[in-house]
Amino acid sequence: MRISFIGLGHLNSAIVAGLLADGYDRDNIVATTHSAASAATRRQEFGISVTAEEDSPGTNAQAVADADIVVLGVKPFHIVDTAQSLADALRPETVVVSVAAGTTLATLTSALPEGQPVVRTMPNVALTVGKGAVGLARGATVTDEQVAQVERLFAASGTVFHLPEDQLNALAAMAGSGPGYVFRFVNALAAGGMALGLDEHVAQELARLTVVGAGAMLDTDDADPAALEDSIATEGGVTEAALNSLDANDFNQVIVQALQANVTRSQELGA
Ligand SMILES: NC(=O)C1=CN([C@@H]2O[C@H](COP(=O)(O)OP(=O)(O)OC[C@H]3O[C@@H](n4cnc5c(N)ncnc54)[C@H](OP(=O)(O)O)[C@@H]3O)[C@@H](O)[C@H]2O)C=CC1
Ligand SMILES: O=C(O)[C@@H]1CCC=N1
Repeated sequence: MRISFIGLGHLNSAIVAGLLADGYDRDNIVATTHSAASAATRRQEFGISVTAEEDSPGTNAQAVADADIVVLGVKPFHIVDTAQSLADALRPETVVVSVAAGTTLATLTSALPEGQPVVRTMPNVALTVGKGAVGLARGATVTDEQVAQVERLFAASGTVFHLPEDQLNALAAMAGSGPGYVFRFVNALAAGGMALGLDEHVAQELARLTVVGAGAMLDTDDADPAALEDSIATEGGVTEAALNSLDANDFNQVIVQALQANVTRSQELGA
């Protein structure tokens, strides 16, 4: 299965890293970037063929010509132009996969030749460490076998959820962006520790290790976050006092509002 990655930034790199860690043959992966500098960096990082549009205009079209799967990993505001620029080079059976936030199957389909198989996905960067969560919605003309091939691309390094397209923005709000919220939490925890007088390095290490440890405790199929929370919050103890403070500050509502802002932005990007 030959896979072409158009764009090799944070997200497509996470997919490539996951594939390579799973033993995927480097010779069956090619990628492109905009800049020569990025291409050189990624070539070095992954040991795959990476070419830059800046160096050789038309390299995107060359990269997709014999691909079985093309993964469009450019920013949402570039995706329609990019898809249109590839249209003449695509074989009719090549599956075009989008990872872009917001961009709908209808928009993608209309930018591509009639009948081109399309799959819209929403992965997250935890693919890099084999712990990705990926939403997948199929286009009208993609076959079951092609969907299974796309699923294998992500299943190498994550868990795939087949969802109706109208639920992908919600998945993006939770899981696509979710690692970003967790990293923000780690930074906030470290800042909190420093405010209590801890040295910066100690506070950052404590924050990082705390989230790594809690994440590992969740890393079983039957993990129960509510029970885990209870196991730490001793009645009348210090954790309970802190959680009550979060509740008093409407922590859950803060999260709901953040997810809603994320969905609203997806809708704007998709409009
Ligand atoms: N980052 C994330 O966690 C997630 C991102 N996504 C989606 O992934 C997509 C990419 O996001 P992200 O990886 O963060 O963005 P990046 O900016 O990191 O990557 C964009 C990539 O596109 C390349 N590019 C730009 N123009 C062209 C072109 N004309 N031809 C070939 N390559 C080009 C860039 O090259 P260069 O480096 O040279 O500029 C870069 O490699 C977005 O649509 C986003 O919605 C989805 C889920 C999670
Ligand atoms: O922030 C973004 O738009 C992308 C999509 C989900 C995560 N990063």
